[in-house]
Amino acid sequence: MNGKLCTLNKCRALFTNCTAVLQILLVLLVTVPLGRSVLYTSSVKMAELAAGEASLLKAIDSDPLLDATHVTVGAPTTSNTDLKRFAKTRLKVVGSTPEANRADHPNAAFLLLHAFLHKWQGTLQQTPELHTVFSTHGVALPSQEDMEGAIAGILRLQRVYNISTMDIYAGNYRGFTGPALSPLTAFAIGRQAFSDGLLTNSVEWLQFALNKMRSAAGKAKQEVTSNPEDDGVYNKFQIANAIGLLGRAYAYKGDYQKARELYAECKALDGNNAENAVLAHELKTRPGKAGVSLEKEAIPREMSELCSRPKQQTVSKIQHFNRCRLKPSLFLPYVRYKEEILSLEPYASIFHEVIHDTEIERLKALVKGQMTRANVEQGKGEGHVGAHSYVRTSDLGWLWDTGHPTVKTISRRVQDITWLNTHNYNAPVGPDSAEALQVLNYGIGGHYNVHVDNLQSDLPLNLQQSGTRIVTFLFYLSDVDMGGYTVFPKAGISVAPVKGTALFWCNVNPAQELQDRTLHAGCPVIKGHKWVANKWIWTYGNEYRRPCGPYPNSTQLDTEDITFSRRHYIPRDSFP
Ligand SMILES: O=C(O)CCC(=O)C(=O)O
Ligand SMILES: [Fe+2]
Repeated sequence: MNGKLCTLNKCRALFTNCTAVLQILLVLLVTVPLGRSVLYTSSVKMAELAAGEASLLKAIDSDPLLDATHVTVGAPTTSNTDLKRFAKTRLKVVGSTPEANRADHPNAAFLLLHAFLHKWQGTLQQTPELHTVFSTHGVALPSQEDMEGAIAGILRLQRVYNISTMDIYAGNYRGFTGPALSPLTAFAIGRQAFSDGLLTNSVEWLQFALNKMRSAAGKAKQEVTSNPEDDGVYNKFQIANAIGLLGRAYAYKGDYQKARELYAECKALDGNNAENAVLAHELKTRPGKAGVSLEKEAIPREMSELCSRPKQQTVSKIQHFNRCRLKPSLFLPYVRYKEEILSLEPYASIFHEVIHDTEIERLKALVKGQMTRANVEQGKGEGHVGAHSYVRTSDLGWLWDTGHPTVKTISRRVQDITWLNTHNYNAPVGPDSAEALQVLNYGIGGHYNVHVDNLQSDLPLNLQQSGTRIVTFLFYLSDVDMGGYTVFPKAGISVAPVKGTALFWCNVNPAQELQDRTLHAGCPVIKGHKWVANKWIWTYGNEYRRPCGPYPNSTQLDTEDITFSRRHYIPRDSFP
């Protein structure tokens, strides 16, 4: 035991000589073809898109008859020549970003999607066979929704981590550098920020795009930029569009003086501008009446603080219960699990080294073919702003105990660690004690908004009589280079993912009262691939395993004392 707070490193040192508890399982690789779905919600799918594009471009560039791409286009034709020219230009752009960052860096991922929706579009229309080539290479083509999701991700990163517009434009995310954006992509971000009700961000991005376009206007492309993504020269209609929309953003913010000035400026440049026509109407109807802004709320300060903490700082203030302990296994004598206690109310702790790399690879392989987008709520805001509200941006899949021995082993290990029942048979009727393992991979700026895990409604049949999710056991299946912490704003907890560890917390106290301090979130990922797996354990079958404590305000540790003294009486037949 250690009476002080144990940082991860200290804990590791403390536990170095402890009993090993991990089981190494044989890996049987199963390859499943990639399903078609929205791509921005998964970093893995984005990486596949980048790799697929690069190899296809190389094939087109190197082979005159495009044999390597299996496109039977016969002898060189005009469209073939166009295709090769396109491939050459695009390869220059692709080659300017290091391979590892091609889809990982938020700007690179966004520009990749942008290229598919704007630059590839004409080429794909001219050579429709390319669609088949992409799909035979297992690469799904992105959609407009991907673009919107990627922009929402960039804006989220900007807001949560307080990154300036200039830094994001230049590709600098708190020191993680990548490709710069172009004035037109900056305009696209400003436009979406406007329709998402992020008016302050919208004004900043539109003004930024406008300045860049203005300084480029009238110059030759080579003088303007060395950025291969940059389209170079902007005509007065594009500039007028930015001015008109900027005017509208000011009008929604309630700054009519500024909005009127921009209206006049836009009118002088392009008398028929559509944005300006809307602005004229809005100046009459006054959508953001003086002092009443339709601006979406800022990210709470504590959320930004928790998401940006140094990796080792898990709690706001060190207290007496912040210590490491070796928790005995339920099933095996002498086996101990390395636990770092973060909080008593709600009870929250980190378990170290509870899942092996080979098991992690196995879970990822098992879930690969069935990953689908996690539920996303498309909220409707007031007026026409607030069109997108991305509560959770990730892909997920479910693994049942009955589906594979590794999954069952993991489920059994959770039982061994938590001393709670984790039955899950996916039976059509009758209660279960736990859900299947939910495996998640996050995408561009991927996050999960603040929420609590307790479920009360819309339950599947097998859980309808199971009570509630009493505890959450969250495995980290990857490290995350930057961002992606799990944070509890009310409890002041911030946990950086470390591959092989798990975060455990109790959604209800031993008296079965919901703990609103379990409100938590997954911070947006800046760099790296974030993989996690949730095991949610229910009331059913655990009534005696997690009894009420001796006092009204008994903690998890009090009930563990009771359970531990009765450990021999806990039935072992929960796994047939
Ligand atoms: O990814 C995380 O850090 C949190 C995930 C989570 O809270 C959930 O899936 O319910
Ligand atoms: Fe959660």
